[in-house]
Amino acid sequence: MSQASNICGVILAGGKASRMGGIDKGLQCLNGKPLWQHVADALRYQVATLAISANRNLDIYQSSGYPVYQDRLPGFPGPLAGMLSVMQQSQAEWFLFCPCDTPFIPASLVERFLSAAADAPVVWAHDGERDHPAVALLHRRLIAPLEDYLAAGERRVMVFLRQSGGHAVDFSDLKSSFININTIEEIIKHQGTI
Ligand SMILES: Nc1nc2c(ncn2[C@@H]2O[C@H](COP(=O)(O)OP(=O)(O)OP(=O)(O)O)[C@@H](O)[C@H]2O)c(=O)[nH]1
Repeated sequence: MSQASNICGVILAGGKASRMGGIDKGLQCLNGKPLWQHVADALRYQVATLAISANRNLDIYQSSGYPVYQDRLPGFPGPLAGMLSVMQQSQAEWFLFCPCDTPFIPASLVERFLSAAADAPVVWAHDGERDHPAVALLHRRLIAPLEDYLAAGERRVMVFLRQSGGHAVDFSDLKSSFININTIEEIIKHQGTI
């Protein structure tokens, strides 16, 4: 496995956010800072470059100065299609994906992924109870298999990661770092926690 200098960190902010009433989840503020920015601040020292995957409010995301990649498939084609669009348009060797709704992501994410990955083309986080397939490190050699998978009409992230020969990395000691914020109630609940 290569070092962090070959890794592009990607914040996935291109979803429908139906559980948040369809507003742009990444732009909702927790403690005065947009959710996507919490993730950017957690990742920026762990990777060589950062990018944002978004389908709406592109001008707002672009004003951050980070490259913004829109999904190539129409509508909201799902996280895997967002991942593929970035991988097709960037020259990075590795891609560290992270949802915009995980503001507590740990500072040790990349270091632990790298030390656990060995020769696997993909690793993802497991919090001791459940997998987090959108918190994953993928090598660019998965571009072609991912194109085939999506072209076959498949969308499930976990199925693709498993069939690609990857494995989960245990973060059970940092379980609360992988909390998702999916509703307005969850934003209110977590105000003041960071
Ligand atoms: N680029 C891209 N990202 C997506 C897409 N769908 C979901 N995501 C991202 O993937 C992560 C997990 O998404 P979910 O929370 O399951 O879906 P969501 O659409 O954001 O929210 P719900 O509609 O409430 O399920 C989030 O960071 C989303 O922004 C998509 O079609 N394209």
